[in-house]
Amino acid sequence: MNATPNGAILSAAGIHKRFGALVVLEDIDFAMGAEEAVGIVGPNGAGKTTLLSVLSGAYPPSAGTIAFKGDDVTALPATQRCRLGLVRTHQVPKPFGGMTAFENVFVAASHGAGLGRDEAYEEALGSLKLCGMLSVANRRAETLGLLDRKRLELARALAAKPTLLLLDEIGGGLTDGEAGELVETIRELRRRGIGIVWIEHIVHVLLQVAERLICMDAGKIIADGEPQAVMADPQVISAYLGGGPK
Ligand SMILES: Nc1ncnc2c1ncn2[C@@H]1O[C@H](COP(=O)(O)OP(=O)(O)OP(=O)(O)O)[C@@H](O)[C@H]1O
Repeated sequence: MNATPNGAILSAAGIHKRFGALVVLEDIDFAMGAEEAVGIVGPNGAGKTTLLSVLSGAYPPSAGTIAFKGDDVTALPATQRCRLGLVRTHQVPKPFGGMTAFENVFVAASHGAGLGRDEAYEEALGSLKLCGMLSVANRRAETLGLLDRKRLELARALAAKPTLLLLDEIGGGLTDGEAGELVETIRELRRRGIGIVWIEHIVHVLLQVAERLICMDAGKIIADGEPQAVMADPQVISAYLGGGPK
């Protein structure tokens, strides 16, 4: 199947992903518009991170196609998808140790976005500022606390100049207040026209940004639509919240 529905910035069709005998994604069809904010929820092991990895190019799908901005990117590695503007963050932040926060973000701007030195410098500063990190810009990444490591993960992704940002549990492990700060930053990205796909277990945080919600269970999309309707769906209650009406 081809994956380029009209008007979609990102689309995936017939996606399967297996690790050996384990089927992790099964016949996923997904498409989104350029400025949408889509949340993804689902129980542990549902396949959410694997879907993000397949969309971003970290893993090839076992079957199916992925299109970004109208082009088939199924065979492109993550670095090339990143240059096209399809950028992800990781659930566990992966900064380069031995480098400062600024240096980490600068590398993302120069290598992720392919910017020249002066432009990368400006982009890195702008991303750190947007993420509230100027005061720790010269700290080594490995000395940062969890909130700053999450901010750094976001700043690195921003410096790669995304048109579509895939966020994997950027709020995980944070207090409500800390997650609230990240929500404000992500809302600013929305105002700048960046599309968002956000996997998050903290649903009330996610719903401050997501206008559309997808619930996955056992490698499949079991609900997709207006967030309140999805959260009230009996299948979602059963799968994600562990019980309720069948
Ligand atoms: N590289 C891999 N090799 C083998 N199995 C994997 C690999 N990555 C993920 N899996 C398995 O795929 C399934 C889905 O994992 P995935 O991380 O995508 O789920 P998830 O919905 O993101 O879960 P969580 O909410 O806990 O992060 C799990 O059973 C996991 O053990």
